[in-house]
Amino acid sequence: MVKLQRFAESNALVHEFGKYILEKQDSALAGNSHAVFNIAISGGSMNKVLYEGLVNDKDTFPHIKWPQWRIFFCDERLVPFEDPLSNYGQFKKTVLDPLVHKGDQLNLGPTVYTINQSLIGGGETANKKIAEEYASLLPASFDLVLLGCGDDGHTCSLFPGEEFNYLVEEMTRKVVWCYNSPKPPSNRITITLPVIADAKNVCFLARGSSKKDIMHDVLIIKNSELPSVLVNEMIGTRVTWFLDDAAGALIPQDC
Ligand SMILES: O=C(O)[C@H](O)[C@@H](O)[C@H](O)[C@H](O)COP(=O)(O)O
Repeated sequence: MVKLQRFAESNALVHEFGKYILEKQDSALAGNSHAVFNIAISGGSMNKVLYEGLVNDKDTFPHIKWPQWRIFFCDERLVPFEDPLSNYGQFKKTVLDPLVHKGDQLNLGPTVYTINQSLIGGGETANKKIAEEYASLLPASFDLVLLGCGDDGHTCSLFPGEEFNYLVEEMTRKVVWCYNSPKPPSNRITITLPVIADAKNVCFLARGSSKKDIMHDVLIIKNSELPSVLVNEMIGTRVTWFLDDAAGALIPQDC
């Protein structure tokens, strides 16, 4: 059974989301100054919430041990980092740069693992190599995986529908090339379900009324053709959903 965290107020959601991440950092680093916190993050609206909940939040910010963070991307679009579609590019702009330059000194930031940009545009062989190389960088397991959920029920770049079965059915490789994403750009890489299943904690973030129908399908109907539902089914007790009232409008309060 997944855990639901629901919020009427956006600031409260962002603050509690930051606190949740901090709690997972603290358990990963507990009592060991050499330990690292391995976290995988998603793209889209997640970056803004990470900035607000971790960098711009005066309660959480002082407790985040950034130099001990190892940040990976749940999925990445195969475009140069300066392209507005790049997940790393957006993360750098929205979270990393403001973090490093916050206050009157340069702060030490996290270690961030990107795809090999030099291979972008190299066709099928290069795209497969990007996925393979990225897989070789991943930790044995993540302390925390932060996921979004698309209006169609996708998570990472694991999309629902027969033509994308090769993505959700991958049980051996940790990262695969997605060559036909219905959401631009069509070429991406994504972590696979076994990587998510191995994570110590998984947290979804869904905000806004455009998510209300899919939240109903995922959390009430539990349509197992949806990749987000597959995550809930695989490791429900380790999964927390953060929802605002707009996204959770069709979910009964006692759920
Ligand atoms: O790179 C991507 O496309 C994302 O990682 C993707 O899986 C995202 O998390 C969902 O599409 C939800 O995005 P929003 O939160 O912006 O709706």
